[in-house]
Amino acid sequence: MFSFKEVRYKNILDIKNLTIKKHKVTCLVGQSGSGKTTLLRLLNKLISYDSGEIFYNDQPLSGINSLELRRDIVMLPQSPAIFSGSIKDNLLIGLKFSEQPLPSDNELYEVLKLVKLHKELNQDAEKLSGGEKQRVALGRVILMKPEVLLLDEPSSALDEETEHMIIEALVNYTKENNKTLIMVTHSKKVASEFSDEIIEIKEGMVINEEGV
Ligand SMILES: Nc1ncnc2c1ncn2[C@@H]1O[C@H](COP(=O)(O)OP(=O)(O)OP(=O)(O)O)[C@@H](O)[C@H]1O
Repeated sequence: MFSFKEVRYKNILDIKNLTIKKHKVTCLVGQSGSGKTTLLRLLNKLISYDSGEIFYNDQPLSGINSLELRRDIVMLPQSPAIFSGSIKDNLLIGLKFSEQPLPSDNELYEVLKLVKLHKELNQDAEKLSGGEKQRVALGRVILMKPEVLLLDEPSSALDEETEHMIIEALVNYTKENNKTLIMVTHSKKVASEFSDEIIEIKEGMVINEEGV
């Protein structure tokens, strides 16, 4: 699905050769500052590499329109934005510019169930806790039905038990819907439990690639 050829970004990443497979769960692991988030940001063109090429389904990323690409490849950042308004408003905001039909309230409640948030749609989103806000943002991304979901340490504001439940739900969602999940995590335990592939990054270089 993605293949990297001699990709360099500033003095932060230097990736000679890397493949990320379609319909798999891939975890990016490595120490803080090693370049994991930067790698995710390259994949949906939030930033552009200085040299080399990344191919997405055999097409060079440099030739794909960023907005079109981001209909396919959606990223949930470490600290996603929550806007003033209800949980429902916040769930639907990602679909605003898409041509997809708006989901019914029942579908929205299904998504809330998936992200383990047991709240009413009309509740004020700004009054939620940090972890609950993160789950709303995750629901927003799932509703966009991306081919590729990029998650940057989705669990940072969550306790361990909730983290486990959510990652498990996301992995199941990915498998059942034939999607691709690429997830940054600090936790080797999370990586070995949930991923099909683990990519380890150190000082901007891939030092290990393994199937689990
Ligand atoms: N826009 C930027 N300009 C300059 N340096 C940057 C930029 N973005 C990130 N960096 C630096 O690049 C390195 C890699 O950052 P990155 O956020 O990719 O690491 P990470 O592996 O995701 O870390 P963490 O696990 O702490 O989130 C860090 O040293 C960071 O300070």
